[in-house]
Amino acid sequence: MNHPRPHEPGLRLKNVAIGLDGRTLLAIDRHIPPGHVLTVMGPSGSGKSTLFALIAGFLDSAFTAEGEVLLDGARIDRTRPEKRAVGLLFQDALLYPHMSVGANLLFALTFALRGARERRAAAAAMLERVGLPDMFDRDPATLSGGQAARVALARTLLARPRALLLDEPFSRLDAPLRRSMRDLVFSLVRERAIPALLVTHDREDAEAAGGPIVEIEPPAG
Ligand SMILES: Nc1ncnc2c1ncn2[C@@H]1O[C@H](COP(=O)(O)OP(=O)(O)OP(=O)(O)O)[C@@H](O)[C@H]1O
Repeated sequence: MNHPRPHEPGLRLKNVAIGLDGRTLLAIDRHIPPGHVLTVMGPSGSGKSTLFALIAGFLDSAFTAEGEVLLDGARIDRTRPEKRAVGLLFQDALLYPHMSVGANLLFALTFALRGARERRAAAAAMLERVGLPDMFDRDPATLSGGQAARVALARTLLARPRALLLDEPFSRLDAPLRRSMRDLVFSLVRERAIPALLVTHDREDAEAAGGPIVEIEPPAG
């Protein structure tokens, strides 16, 4: 008889090993439950961003990959990147400068099966949730760094990701802004029960994330 695989919520990296030039760059075997953050630390060049590329689906062909990536019990590492429902947040907000804040947000909803009015309402509600009400029509060039980071967060969450990859998302912000952005990101991760991976060089970020910390060894060589 065929038994279905038991449903396991969250993000599982099952015996994942990334190779480069015939050597293992990074190996990891972890599970992140919904609403929890796993922090990945390690020296520059240890493969942290490459791990994100593998999970999100933009791994360069110079690398090899072994193991499995499962999201809510289903394997995603062979799935087309746009179908993986993995959200990314980088240190740069990367907003399109020729569009308003609102248009940048609606862009994340382009493929959603909803009417224009509902999409606009969802974007406005998300802007409010990240503390930027009334910014829908603003030109991104007029935003502060902290505001742009919040718009980027809103855009990522509007796409309703089922896992979040946070690659140094606070490193461009000064200390007070960094703390408030961090609080906002981690509360939203809990509130929406999204499993998240955080890459940071900052011990305080790692502790604020409240989850386990994986230290990646520098590649042998
Ligand atoms: N397209 C590529 N082809 C070959 N090697 C690459 C490629 N991209 C990255 N690398 C190498 O792979 C290794 C891992 O890089 P990666 O960017 O994942 O490290 P990282 O841990 O994220 O570093 P940092 O903390 O500086 O962001 C590095 O040695 C890098 O030079």
